[in-house]
Amino acid sequence: MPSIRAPAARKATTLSVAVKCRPLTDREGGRDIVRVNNDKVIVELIFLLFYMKSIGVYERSIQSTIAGVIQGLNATVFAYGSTGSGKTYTMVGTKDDPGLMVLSLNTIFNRIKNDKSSDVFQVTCSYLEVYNEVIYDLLEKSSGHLELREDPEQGIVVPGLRCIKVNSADKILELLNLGNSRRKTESTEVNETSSRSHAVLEISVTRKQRDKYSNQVIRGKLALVDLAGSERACETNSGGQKLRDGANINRSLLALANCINALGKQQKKGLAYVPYRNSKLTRILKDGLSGNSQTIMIATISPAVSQYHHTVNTLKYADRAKEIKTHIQKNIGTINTHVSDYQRMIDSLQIEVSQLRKELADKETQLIAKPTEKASDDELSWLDTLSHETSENVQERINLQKALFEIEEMNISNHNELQNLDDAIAKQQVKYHCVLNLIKI
Ligand SMILES: Nc1ncnc2c1ncn2[C@@H]1O[C@H](COP(=O)(O)OP(=O)(O)OP(=O)(O)O)[C@@H](O)[C@H]1O
Repeated sequence: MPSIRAPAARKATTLSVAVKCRPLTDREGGRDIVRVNNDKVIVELIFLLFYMKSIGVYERSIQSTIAGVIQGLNATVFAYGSTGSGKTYTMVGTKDDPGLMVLSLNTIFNRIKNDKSSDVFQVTCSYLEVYNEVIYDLLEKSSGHLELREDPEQGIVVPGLRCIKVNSADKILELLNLGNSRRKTESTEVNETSSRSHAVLEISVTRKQRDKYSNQVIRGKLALVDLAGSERACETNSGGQKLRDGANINRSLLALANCINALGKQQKKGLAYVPYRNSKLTRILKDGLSGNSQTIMIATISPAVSQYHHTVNTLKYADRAKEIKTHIQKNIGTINTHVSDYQRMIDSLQIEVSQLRKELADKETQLIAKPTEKASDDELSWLDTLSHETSENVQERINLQKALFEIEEMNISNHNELQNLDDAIAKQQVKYHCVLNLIKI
């Protein structure tokens, strides 16, 4: 398994938010309360925000970010909105109107296909759902409960989650459809096929240089998240298990909303505690909300009068979310080279060395075998002169060294002699003073 560590250089970026308004459904009828005016959303003229037409959401907000995934960047795209506002439609879509998951996968595989480098790509995919605070593997027929673990290098990981190697967008779409058929959905008063779980499709793209001695690996991750819808019990007209599901969905969405609030405050007022640990959903989205990820939130809204409060609420969160900052950095690392790889490298280097030795020996034999040739003669006489000059040089250095030693010895003996003379003068001076004193007396 390659160990991928992101390098130090990080770039701060803000969470991008796009608003997608679905058309009125037959069931809703009535008045359409959302207007779009110069890229601003106007809900009955009281709330302003920016807007993306559904057809342009992908091209304008997502495509360029997805392209970064094959360059080693992480990206997260999640749809946020009330039940029936069009999250699943936006993320999964239909055959005629493909959703963001499908469009993103096509972009990734097209980019890989058109890549001009000789790098080797590997794409893997996993698909999980969080239902009632329990994680299930949607690519496993009968998945057990899975746990979340925080890895210092890889961030949040789900041990035991299937990660399938894929080599075409079609293969992932097949897996996506399989996973969606296993997803928990229910018919509620608001939505006939309401998702009861949060689903996370994760695509991982690893690219490795083809060079045999290089072990550099780049890995980008794309997380596509389809959240379950927030709802009011009175609206969904549900009871029993449905009511419990709804309560759990609301709890995790509330945890998400609290994280968005805290992160928004953090940007404006400095440090604030972000309660990621309050739900599995927020733990999974932690990197997307504040870590190493370019994140895009698609706020889905309904234009129906009956959904007025939900629409305003979603737009308020979208407005706060656009303040959130993340820090992106390329995931470049090295493969932990296996001992056998080193052995192979050593073997090939040894072959290279013995070939070079052989070539050198051949050259030497040629030189000895053709002493009369002028070029060789010149070369040999030049070598002779060089070696003569070198030995003369060495001899001169030895002589100089000897002379230096002799001078140093002479210096020491001179110094000693000087010391003795000083002592003698001092003694004579004492004697002289004594004699002088005696004469005076
Ligand atoms: N852009 C659109 N064009 C046409 N129909 C749409 C569009 N968006 C959503 N719908 C329709 O609206 C209904 C609700 O959409 P969807 O199931 O995607 O909502 P949701 O937000 O995922 O709901 P929940 O949270 O309950 O799962 C569906 O019948 C869907 O086909």
